[in-house]
Amino acid sequence: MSTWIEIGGDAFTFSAAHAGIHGGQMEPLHGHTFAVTASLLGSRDRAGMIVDFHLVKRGLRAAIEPLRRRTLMPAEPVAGTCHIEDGQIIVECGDRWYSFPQDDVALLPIPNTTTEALAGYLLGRLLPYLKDSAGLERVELTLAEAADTRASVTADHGEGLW
Ligand SMILES: Nc1nc2c(c(=O)[nH]1)N=C([C@H](O)[C@H](O)COP(=O)(O)OP(=O)(O)OP(=O)(O)O)CN2
Repeated sequence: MSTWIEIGGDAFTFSAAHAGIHGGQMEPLHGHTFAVTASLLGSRDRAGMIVDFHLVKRGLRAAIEPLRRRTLMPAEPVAGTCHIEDGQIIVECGDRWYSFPQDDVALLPIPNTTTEALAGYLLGRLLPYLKDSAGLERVELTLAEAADTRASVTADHGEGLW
């Protein structure tokens, strides 16, 4: 028998700005209210739990907090450049460039702020919280960018990710 638990959704949203890079061109800066959901598959322990909801909530909150009300930018963009100069983050790509106060930006170790790449980044931040969860077999993180667009990434126990 498999058991899933799901944590997140409307209670785990954050607003952030981004400008994706598509075909070598950066799109106009715009914002989303992203929603994050984690689904965990595994076997129940003697107390009837896969993983305590509280632990998953703590991991999700820690993952999303640095992104809340920030502009999300790739540290090493797939096209163009990103560098820090006099406390500003300067991003240029295609026919656009932006300069942001450094504190307003979450500079991320992903090549592009697609929903898929952001979901993978958030899953990587969540997994360390789950490393002592013995019965856990699979973790899936879904990031919704809008009502009609979302991306999911999974990590399996055999991959040694937690
Ligand atoms: N596979 C992906 N494709 C696209 C992504 C993405 O993250 N992964 N992102 C974008 C854009 O950044 C944009 O934020 C989303 O585009 P879209 O869903 O088309 O939203 P719009 O509001 O621009 O369009 P509507 O058709 O009005 O909904 C593009 N592709």
